[in-house]
Amino acid sequence: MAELPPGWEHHTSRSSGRDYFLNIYTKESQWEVPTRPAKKADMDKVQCSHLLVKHRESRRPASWRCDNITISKEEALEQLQEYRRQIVSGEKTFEDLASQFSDCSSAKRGGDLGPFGRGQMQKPFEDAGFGLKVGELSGPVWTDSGVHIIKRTA
Ligand SMILES: Cn1nc(-c2ccccc2)cc1C(=O)N[C@H](Cc1nc2ccccc2[nH]1)C(=O)O
Repeated sequence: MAELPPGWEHHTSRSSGRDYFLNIYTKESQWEVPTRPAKKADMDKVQCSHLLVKHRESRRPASWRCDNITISKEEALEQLQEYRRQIVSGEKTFEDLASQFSDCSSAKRGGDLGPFGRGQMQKPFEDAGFGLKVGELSGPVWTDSGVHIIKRTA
């Protein structure tokens, strides 16, 4: 592989065996061979991963995990706090628990939502995400979708 422009890593997909390219700043990946230096995360955006537990009053009480979610808000919070405890103790990784238990379709990406600016996500989520330092994990954050823990990744 010819020399890549700065900021890119060359990887091979475990599932398809195809080459892909990872932007080391934003952790975004692409199939196309990069021809320009990787863009850095711009300051007016953050990148977060989250683990969402929905409940029976959620805006859409269904997900890839369960087509009819009936647990109460209190039960959702208890489940989320147990996940947070396992992450903080180091027993489990954020990505593993989000992949397995998050009620958001981003679960398939370990909870990664990609970069977003203000005005894109529900306000409590946006404020929590922008209030975190890179690498920091939020406490429980309530939105109309349910209750989340959020990890800022860039
Ligand atoms: C905002 N968003 N991004 C994705 C996503 C991102 C990357 C890859 C796949 C899905 C899914 C969603 C989304 O709204 N999912 C909803 C749940 C949800 N509600 C949210 C509110 C705020 C932030 C993330 C949230 N995710 C759903 O699946 O019912």
